Amino acid sequence: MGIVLKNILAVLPEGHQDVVKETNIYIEDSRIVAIGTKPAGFVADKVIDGKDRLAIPGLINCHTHSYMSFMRNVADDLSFMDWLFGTIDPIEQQMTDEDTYWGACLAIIEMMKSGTTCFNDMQMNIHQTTKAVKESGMRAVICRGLVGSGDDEAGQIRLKQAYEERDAAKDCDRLTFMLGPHAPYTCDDAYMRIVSEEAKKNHMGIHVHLSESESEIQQIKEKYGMSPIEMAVQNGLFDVPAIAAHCVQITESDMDILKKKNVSVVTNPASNMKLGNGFAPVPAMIEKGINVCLGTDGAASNNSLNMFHELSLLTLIHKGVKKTPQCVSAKEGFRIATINGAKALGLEQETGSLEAGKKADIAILNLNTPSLTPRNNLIAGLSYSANGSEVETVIIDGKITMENRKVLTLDEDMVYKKVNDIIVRMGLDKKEY
Ligand SMILES: CSC[C@H]1O[C@@H](n2cnc3c(O)ncnc32)[C@H](O)[C@@H]1O
Ligand SMILES: [Zn+2]
Repeated sequence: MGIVLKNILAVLPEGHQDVVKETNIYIEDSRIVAIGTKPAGFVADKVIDGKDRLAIPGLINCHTHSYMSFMRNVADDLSFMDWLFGTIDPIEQQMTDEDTYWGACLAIIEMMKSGTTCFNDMQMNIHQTTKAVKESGMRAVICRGLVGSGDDEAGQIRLKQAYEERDAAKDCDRLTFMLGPHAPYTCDDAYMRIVSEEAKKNHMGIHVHLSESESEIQQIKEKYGMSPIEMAVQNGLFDVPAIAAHCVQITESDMDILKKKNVSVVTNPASNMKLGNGFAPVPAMIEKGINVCLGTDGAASNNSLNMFHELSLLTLIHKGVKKTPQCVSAKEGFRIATINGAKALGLEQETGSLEAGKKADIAILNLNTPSLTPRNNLIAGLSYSANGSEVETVIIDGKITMENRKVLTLDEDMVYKKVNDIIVRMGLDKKEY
């Protein structure tokens, strides 16, 4: 199947910068085969007219819990530990596999409609998110969330499930897998060591929540006499490619460890603000050369999976916090939301930028929209002005998954109905319209 995006403005990499240029993008099967000149023998089955349109690499959401979409707006304005253990945990105890499948479908619809083409998920009900990813045409990294202590049986079972899920999805190359030790306050040091060894043996990366709240710092200090980052490095978590979500409450020496061990940090500004956890020191991490990428966290703590919303926060809040308007520029922010995410997920050769040879993971935005008019600086427009509703067409792995804002791969109305039914069944419907 050949698709050409004809005479389209596109965000293209030029050295370590992105530039906007008018060009043609040629797609064959799952990949971009050429940008600019038509390759010999290329046959277009579909021509997308690029007039008044902007092609961007699909955004990469590096930390979410897609199943949690069905918990949107059910646990608001609570402190972090009350939110997690007092409200979310009891709901998770009663949710079924099917609930998590519909939650993941809803998340995928929301992400696709706002230009995300790849996400990194931490979840607990295996086979459900993978099913939603396979059906929807999305790209994802799936991490079985792991909690445990020592070599307790439950922790071992969860590890086995991680492999079972990975092995059952071998037929889908849009899916890759990592291990997801939840956090230092839910995995003790012995279990962290087991997970690290397993990751090493199985050539898998690690995705972990770290240094998110002051109460986490306190708990880990009391238990181990060190910071969560020190606890993680001491137990081998960073001896494989690692992604640390949050890193809000970190010190200079924590940052040195993250840099030395090549850990990618996912910043989640909305979730960190909403749960009252603070602001990650993103400008300092960038300065140190740490690979910073962007995530939404789950819809129960954000309460949105719209990466344009997150990108806007990322490029605004640090200017305010540091009283420095140069902090996290529009161009820096856009790369954090795209190529840095691909690097973190080990997918840099495949996605994260529009380049010949890479997978065709592309969002096409309508420029004849109030937020993207006038067209004087489109990367600033993407970081500061866009809200996601400009995304008109989405191509993932060379397939059109959304056209004229209609998701072609999932039944949107069915998903909305199923998720509303879950909330009623669980008695979470507060009827506060
Ligand atoms: C074990 S699967 C994932 C686990 O993580 C919980 N969770 C969701 N968001 C956060 C967050 O910001 N910090 C810590 N834990 C979080 C989720 O409820 C699941 O239990
Ligand atoms: Zn999280």
